[in-house]
Amino acid sequence: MMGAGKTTVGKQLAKDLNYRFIDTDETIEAIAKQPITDIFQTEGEVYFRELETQVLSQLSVYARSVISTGGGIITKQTNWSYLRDGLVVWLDVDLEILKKRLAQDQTRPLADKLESLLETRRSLYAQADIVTPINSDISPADISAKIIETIPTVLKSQVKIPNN
Ligand SMILES: Nc1ncnc2c1ncn2[C@@H]1O[C@H](COP(=O)(O)OP(=O)(O)O)[C@@H](O)[C@H]1O
Ligand SMILES: O=C(O)C1=C[C@@H](OP(=O)(O)O)[C@@H](O)[C@H](O)C1
Ligand SMILES: [Mg+2]
Repeated sequence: MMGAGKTTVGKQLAKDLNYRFIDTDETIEAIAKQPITDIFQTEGEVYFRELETQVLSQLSVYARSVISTGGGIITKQTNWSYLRDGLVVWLDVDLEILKKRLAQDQTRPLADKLESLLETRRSLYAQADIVTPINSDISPADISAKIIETIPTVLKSQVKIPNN
């Protein structure tokens, strides 16, 4: 969800894994040569979502990368086929923490609908491979360590060994 720390934790995780870091929103802003807020204002959300899918489709082919996305990327079914090229991590941050973090933020056009968006998106986020609940102050470094600790367990559970 927006404000969950995808960009912040993603950078830390990439550093810890010695992987490349890419943020879809930053890539979109570079291509469109304007901030996300301006894209929403001048072209609208539908245009932003098209750019987002295009960017994700191109980035999903990279190996050894941590890709932070925008919080709405899970709303399009097509995007899941690209997301599934990697391991999907959900930073499941409590609503109250999100509200606090985004209270003064002017850069997220949909932040005023935080609560209802989270409600409708929760079941989609829950389809992630790794769920990291965050309900108190925990540093990006500790969140990254938690994710790295969980990765092998997820990979093992995906290997199906026949019974005989
Ligand atoms: N683990 C954390 N602890 C405290 N503040 C955080 C943490 N992760 C992110 N933040 C802060 O929350 C805000 C949103 O973080 P950001 O990484 O931009 O989230 P997202 O990319 O998911 O929208 C930023 O001000 C960031 O500094
Ligand atoms: O949740 C969303 O729909 C959005 C989240 C934003 O990214 P962050 O999740 O990094 O804030 C950005 O993609 C855009 O404002 C839309
Ligand atoms: Mg972000």
